[in-house]
Amino acid sequence: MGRAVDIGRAAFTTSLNLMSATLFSVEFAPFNSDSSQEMRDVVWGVMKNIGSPNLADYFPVLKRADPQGILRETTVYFEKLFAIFDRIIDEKLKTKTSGGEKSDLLEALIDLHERDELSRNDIKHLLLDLFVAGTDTTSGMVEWTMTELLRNPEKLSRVRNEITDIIGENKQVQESDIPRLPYLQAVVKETFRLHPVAPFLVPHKAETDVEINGYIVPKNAQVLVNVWASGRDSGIWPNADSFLPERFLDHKYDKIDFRGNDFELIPFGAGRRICPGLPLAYRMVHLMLATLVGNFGWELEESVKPQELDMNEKFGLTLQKAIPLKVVPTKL
Ligand code: HEM
Repeated sequence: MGRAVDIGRAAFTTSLNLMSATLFSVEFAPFNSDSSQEMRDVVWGVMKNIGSPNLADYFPVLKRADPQGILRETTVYFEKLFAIFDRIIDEKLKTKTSGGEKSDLLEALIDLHERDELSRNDIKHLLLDLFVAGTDTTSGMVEWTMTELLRNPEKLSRVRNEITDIIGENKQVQESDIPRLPYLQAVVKETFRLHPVAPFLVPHKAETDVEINGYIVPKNAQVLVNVWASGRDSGIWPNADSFLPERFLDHKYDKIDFRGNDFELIPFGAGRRICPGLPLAYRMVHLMLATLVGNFGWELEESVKPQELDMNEKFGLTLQKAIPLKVVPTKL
């Protein structure tokens, strides 16, 4: 038997590289490199700290004392990321040509900086937001989907057969192919339903008193939307705890999408603050899954049975697998 691959780790490196290629036109990290793992530790550390209840939020007098050390620890993580971004910005300044078409987001941001419309600090904070929001979320989603598929081998085969039938053998799935793969899309929706990577979305605050369904949400209250619970609500979803992508091919559910219009499935939020990375995440998640399933067979390590795969969750701001999924790739 071959060597097992840590799917979450490989997906994280891919997300990191897709994001850095989009933002800076460079690939950030080779696979199996320490730099990718270091970046993952930093992103996970930030997520854990932002997601932890902070006593200082409830008792502002404690803010300076920072009793749980959350602010101190987060500052260390931020500084690590800012040092990396400083290196990348300096490199870009050396190679960038003035005027003309911009080849990536960073060049456009540097242009604004040179016109005094954005400080270097603004650029670094914007990049930090995008990296923290976009890497761990997409790779976590890929890991949960692969876990569900490995627990349900007949559904894994159905995804693979769809790719071979519609795209052809030995061909790579392209972005433009995604709408032609309805079963893969149903698998992704079903995973978002059961494992929303941001289970409480992101904390919001009520600007005024609002009444919703007879309940008053008072001004300034912190509002968390429990999409994890609505995804498992048996009043909305029959067999709510089972992984049944087929439900999204049924005429009763096939119009339900996660773009913020169908409130029973809003893993990216909805309305004005809906995730701005949704279109990119949509492409990244489907392409990574199609590549993993379309190009390799996957076997569980000896002695692990599909139904015994660990499904425990670990909660920061995002919901990750507590025990990483490790599987052995085989030739198809
Ligand atoms: C599977 C992948 C992803 C999921 C599930 C996800 C989910 C979310 C959610 C739930 C929010 C909060 C919405 C709210 O306030 O109610 C959010 C915000 C955000 N996301 Fe994503 N996201 C993903 C990928 C990405 C990617 C790839 C990017 C960057 C390119 C990104 C950038 C952002 C940013 C910048 C915000 C903050 C927006 C704001 O505060 O207005 N996300 N995301």
